[in-house]
Amino acid sequence: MVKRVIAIAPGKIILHGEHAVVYGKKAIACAIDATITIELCATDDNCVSFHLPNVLCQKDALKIKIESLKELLVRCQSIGRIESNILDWHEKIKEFVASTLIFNGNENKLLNLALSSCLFAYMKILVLDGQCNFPSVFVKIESNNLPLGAGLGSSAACSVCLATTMLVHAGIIHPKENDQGITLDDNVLEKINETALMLEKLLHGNPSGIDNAISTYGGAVVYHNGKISHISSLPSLQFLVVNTGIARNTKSLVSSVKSKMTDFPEVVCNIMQAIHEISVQAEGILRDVEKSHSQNHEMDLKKLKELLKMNQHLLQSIGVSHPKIDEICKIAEENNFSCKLTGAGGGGCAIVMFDEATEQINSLINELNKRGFKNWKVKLGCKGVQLKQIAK
Ligand SMILES: Nc1ncnc2c1ncn2[C@@H]1O[C@H](COP(=O)(O)OP(=O)(O)O)[C@@H](O)[C@H]1O
Ligand SMILES: C[C@@](O)(CCOP(=O)(O)O)CC(=O)O
Repeated sequence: MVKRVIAIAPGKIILHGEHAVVYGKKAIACAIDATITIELCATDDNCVSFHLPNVLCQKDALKIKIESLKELLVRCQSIGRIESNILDWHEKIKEFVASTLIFNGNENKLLNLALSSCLFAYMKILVLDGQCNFPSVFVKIESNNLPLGAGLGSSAACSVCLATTMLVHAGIIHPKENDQGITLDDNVLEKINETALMLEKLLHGNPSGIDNAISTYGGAVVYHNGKISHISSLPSLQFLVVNTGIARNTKSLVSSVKSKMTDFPEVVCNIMQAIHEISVQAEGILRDVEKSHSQNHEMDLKKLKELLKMNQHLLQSIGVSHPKIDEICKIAEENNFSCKLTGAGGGGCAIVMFDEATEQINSLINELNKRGFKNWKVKLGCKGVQLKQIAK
């Protein structure tokens, strides 16, 4: 069994198609230079330990005795097989976390969710699929400039890293090591993506799969009905990410859109279709640039800017914007830039599109700083999941 494994996976921005993608429409996403790292080490203390510095402000790892996990497995198995009872197993694990692990009697929802998905991954991948007989492990999850719960795909990056480290530790996938480092072939990536999607279902209910796909494969992708196609070169576009600082939860935003769909199906279906058409138009422009067919860079930019603005209005009409997002969009527009929310919305982050050549972006940055909005330029099209180290 592998003694130590480290995986790193990126977050993302969704250019177009969030929410609509849940209803089978097209979306475009790019991996960004903000990541999650997970380190998994074999230990010999008869415990499973989780060190989650971004959700739990304490120096030491949280230790769970293997004995209590064995009892938990028996309770879960009384429900039925894990494959057909995933959500019920997850509920049992959440109950276990709430009753045995939460400190000072303060129930902490974020910590509970993070720990219960880690424990679910442990049970499913290591104990059941990998038949590893309750190995003692230490798992550390750390964000590298990827804010949690801000629409930049931190949960998918966590799920992808959890899947990768545990699948390697269990000996279910076998990455190849050569002079170039550690490589993950197509079959291995497919297994990681599929396992990460299962973990995302625990956190999000009914995820479209776009977040785990972009975190697994990286680059820039068009996602449609579970299929991805890569965009190999992006025009000289840049994005500024602006954080509202407003915490939100993807699962509840997706379900608020679902209620609107149930109440007004004709209206909301048409809005989703309009978002789809925006993704189609934007893809067309990006594909032309990719094939060097485009002659008019300025016109492309103008159209991409217009599409971004239109999409923001559509997302606002289904109730997933936020007064802070609207404020950021207004500041951007006053400075002649286009802006939209990215990810589930309801707070979280907005993206502002700009051309490499635009100098005016600095005055926008100053204005955003003055108003207290944290913002930074992101690199697009970064690598998907990578293994940094395997020690046998
Ligand atoms: N650094 C981290 N450490 C532990 N868990 C994390 C971390 N980042 C994200 N998560 C997990 O991802 C969840 C956030 O998911 P979500 O609300 O969808 O936000 P996002 O848009 O960033 O994906 C958290 O509840 C937690 O379970
Ligand atoms: C709203 C949605 O389209 C994207 C959610 O992104 P995030 O969790 O906010 O990073 C949901 C999904 O695609 O499953």
